[in-house]
Amino acid sequence: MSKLIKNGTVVTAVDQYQADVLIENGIITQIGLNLSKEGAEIVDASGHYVFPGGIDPHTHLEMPFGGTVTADDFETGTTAAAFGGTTTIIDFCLTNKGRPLSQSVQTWHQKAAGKAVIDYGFHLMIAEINDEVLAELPKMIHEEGITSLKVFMAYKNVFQADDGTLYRTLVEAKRHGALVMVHAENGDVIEYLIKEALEAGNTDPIYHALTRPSLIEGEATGRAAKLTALAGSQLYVVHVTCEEAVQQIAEARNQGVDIWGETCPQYLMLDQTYLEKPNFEGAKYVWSPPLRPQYHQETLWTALKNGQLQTLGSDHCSFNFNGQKDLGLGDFSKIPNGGPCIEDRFSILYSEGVVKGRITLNQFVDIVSTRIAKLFGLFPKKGTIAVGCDADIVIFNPNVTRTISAETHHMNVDYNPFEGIVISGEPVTVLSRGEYVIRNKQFVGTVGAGQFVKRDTYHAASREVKPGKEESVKGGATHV
Ligand SMILES: NC(=O)NCCC(=O)O
Ligand SMILES: [Zn+2]
Ligand SMILES: [Zn+2]
Repeated sequence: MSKLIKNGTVVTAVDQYQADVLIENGIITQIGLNLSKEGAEIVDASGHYVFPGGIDPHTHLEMPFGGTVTADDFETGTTAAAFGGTTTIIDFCLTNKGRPLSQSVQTWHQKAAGKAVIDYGFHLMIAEINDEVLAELPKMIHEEGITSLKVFMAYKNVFQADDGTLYRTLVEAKRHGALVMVHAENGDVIEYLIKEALEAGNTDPIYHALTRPSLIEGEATGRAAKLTALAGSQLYVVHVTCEEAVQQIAEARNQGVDIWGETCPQYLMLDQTYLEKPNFEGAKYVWSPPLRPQYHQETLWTALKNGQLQTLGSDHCSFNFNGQKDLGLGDFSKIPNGGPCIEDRFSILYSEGVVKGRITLNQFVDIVSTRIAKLFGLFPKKGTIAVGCDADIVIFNPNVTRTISAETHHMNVDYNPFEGIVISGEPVTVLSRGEYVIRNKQFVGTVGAGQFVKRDTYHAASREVKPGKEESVKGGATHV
């Protein structure tokens, strides 16, 4: 059935205006004043914003890590995402050395298919470059629609790749039009600092932060930027936490390097002191890179405001406090790294960013949706409100305040790192390709209705959005 969203304020990355939005067969077919359509269901959006659905470029659902598996799978994770105003996620497909990439991708499809309630894509981890990987990569990128490659510069002896692998990945990405993503920390130095701390008897969660100084996040970011320049390739730095990394990205962009940066709500809102909470509660706040001293938060907000950082990912990687985080009791290095954020990413950015005057409403849409769609080959099918786009839409009430709590969240995890924080605004109704997923704050979606999205290559979709270049609408993804 067609739907007509009436009397809302449509907000995109560039516009804000009163209009009705007509949806037919899952696609936006008309936008204008006083629209009518016989037989269409009227969806009243008076007093509400009509935003494009959020796109979360960084999730880890049902992912084995740290001797356990993340608490949210594709059903609970995407349901929580939808409650929070996100209509597409891009999850990280892990790979193993010696295993064909196609098998790893198959594993990830099996985790997601029949479970996701919103659309999803995958990034592909690159653990090694050899003849088999080189032979498989073109198919992954051009046929499977997995157009972003992830290299870890940390987690030694687990995920970490060496600089040669990063460089060769950058070269291949340039050749095939993929976007390389890096976790930028110096894993070799961190391993040494952890060993030193444990030998000195320093086992509490705070030592997780103290053994991963911001200086070496900056160092790794700068190294990755320089390798990108050398390869003439393109790079997206995930979960940027600190001034040193922001400076490296800004410097590289000034020199014309095609480099982008993502931060996450936890780095904007929480600081290193959270790891000092008593009774091992600091373990709830163990992310890598770690939470930083508070002054870094202002740097990150300023970087979002002035465009040195461009996107917000959740890095949703949920572990229960009881039964998972406590694997690290007595040894901080065994605390599973990561936290739950898929549900709160969108509203935190609205409340802390727009309402507090740190970014504009248009910047909010850009950072939480549009820019991500452009960088990751989803635009213009997703990431904006325009005729011809998927009707992935959030009807958002800006006139309420609420308190974030594990008591009321929908993530499958026993704590919320933002517990007690009062925020303004709330997604009320969320549509995925024109179908209700959330209606008047109730879940009415269908488990398994989410579709895998084959994404455009970086070259096809984003050629026009490189630093210093004019932007234009290009490309678009396809569902399978
Ligand atoms: N960030 C984190 O601590 N956990 C998730 C894995 C990663 O993104 O590094
Ligand atoms: Zn990471
Ligand atoms: Zn992550």
